[in-house]
Amino acid sequence: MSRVPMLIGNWKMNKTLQEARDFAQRLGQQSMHLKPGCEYAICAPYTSLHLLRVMLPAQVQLGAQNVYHEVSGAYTGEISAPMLVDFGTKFVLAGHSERRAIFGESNEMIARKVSTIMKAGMTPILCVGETIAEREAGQTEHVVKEQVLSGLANLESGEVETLVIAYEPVWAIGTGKTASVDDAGQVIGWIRQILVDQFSSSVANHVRILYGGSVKADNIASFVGHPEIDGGLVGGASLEADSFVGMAKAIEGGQR
Ligand SMILES: O=C(CO)COP(=O)(O)O
Repeated sequence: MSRVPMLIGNWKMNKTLQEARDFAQRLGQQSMHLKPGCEYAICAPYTSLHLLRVMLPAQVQLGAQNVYHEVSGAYTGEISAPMLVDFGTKFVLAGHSERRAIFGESNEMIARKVSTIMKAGMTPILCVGETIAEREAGQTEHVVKEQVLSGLANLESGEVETLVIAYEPVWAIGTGKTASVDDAGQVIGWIRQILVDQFSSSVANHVRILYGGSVKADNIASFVGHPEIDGGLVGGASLEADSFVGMAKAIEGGQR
């Protein structure tokens, strides 16, 4: 089956309201380049969600970078899934390597977030990936398998079908070093096989699996051109509207 490719920006902890407004205006001016053959989203800081909901071109959906698994209550500093739904948020990242490494999120916490996002009617983007030490020790397959299986532990197979997974090798994030297209395709192929074994081939064929790690306009087409890779989760290169549009054009122009 053919899966619709995705271009998802992750702004991380970047952009004041004015900067977010400038981005949205500039993207709006070029929105004719955001063709319907691809799904687009920006995962922004909470503080920019409302503005982006109003200002982003209609083709670009809204994403958040985190959520707490409880619905309400005494959890100072946290944001719940119903609050994100209020803003029209469609996607929420779960298990980004920065949340795992800097904020100590465990596979169990991430699994709770994934099911919370799904139950609220949004789409989780479950992020997985090995560190350089794990890769060099030959543990990539093992690490990624554990992250995928534990991240999905609370979902039914009908829910898994609609989910998005992002393979982001930690050593490729923000470093300018990408995985080779073949290496990324191989790991993503393993992830799809895990979904076949755990759920079914029909489920596995529906799940979009993205590559992330130093993706930009001049390399995204080669990733998306690989039959296993369904798009990009992009940090640095999603911060400028021109570069976001450059990636959209590259996907559109690529052979898929
Ligand atoms: O972490 C990433 C996206 O979630 C990737 O970041 P970069 O594209 O800046 O390497």
